[in-house]
Amino acid sequence: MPRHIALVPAAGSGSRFGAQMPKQYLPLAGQPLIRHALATLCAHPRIDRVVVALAPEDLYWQGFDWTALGPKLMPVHCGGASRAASVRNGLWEIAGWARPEDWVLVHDAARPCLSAAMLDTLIDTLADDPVGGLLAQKVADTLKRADGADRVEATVPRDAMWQAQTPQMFRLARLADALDRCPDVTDEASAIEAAGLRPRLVAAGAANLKVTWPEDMKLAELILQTQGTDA
Ligand SMILES: Nc1ccn([C@@H]2O[C@H](COP(=O)(O)OP(=O)(O)OP(=O)(O)O)[C@@H](O)[C@H]2O)c(=O)n1
Ligand SMILES: C[C@](O)(CO)[C@H](O)COP(=O)(O)O
Repeated sequence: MPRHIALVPAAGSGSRFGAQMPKQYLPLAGQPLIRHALATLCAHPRIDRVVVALAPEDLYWQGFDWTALGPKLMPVHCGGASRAASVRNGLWEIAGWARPEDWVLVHDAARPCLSAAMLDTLIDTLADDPVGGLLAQKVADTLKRADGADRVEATVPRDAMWQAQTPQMFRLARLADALDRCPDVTDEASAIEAAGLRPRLVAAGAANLKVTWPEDMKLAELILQTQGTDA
């Protein structure tokens, strides 16, 4: 049976957020933002290991006590200059002890509202899939393409449009190979697509948002509160 290994790229600086420290360490609902997703991943019975790709110079991680998350957690100071480089470096670490056919679930540290139900849906849907895939959400709004002056150049048909989320789940060897051939991507699925394959889109809701801007924090906190109430 293939294992399920989570890889969490967490070496970003949060330049768009603009805080004093990388956004993954900012307090969110009483914990560092990154801890929410790590806790969900570590607690999930079908996730075997949780590898966190930290920036080589990261001094924040050691300032928190992570022991309550248990023995699955594996921080590695292997982050790179881009998200894709951090993921590729994390895959090198994993390749040292995992099997080529193991599944890797790459999940942004900046998506704190990941739930166990989302993980179950992704893993169940892709269990027999020959390619792998990702959580994603169908676009709900009318889409506009802008010109260089923020004026509408065209309205773009949205019927087949989805917004990519994470986790993105692919076999270890295939993902590593795809990223080697196509390193300049903003998500793993793009590298798999460049290899001529079609990742499966697995519908997820808006709750799995990425914290990018300061205003995303309040929404994330409300979602976490609701998830806690519903549980
Ligand atoms: N060199 C990088 C850049 C990003 N990431 C991670 O990739 C995820 C998604 O990236 P993003 O939201 O863009 O985070 P930042 O790069 O930190 O933000 P920004 O682009 O605003 O600087 C985050 O968990 C981030 O820590 C990473 O591991 N290594
Ligand atoms: C992987 C991702 O979260 C999917 O939406 C996104 O592409 C990351 O992009 P970013 O520019 O690094 O935030």
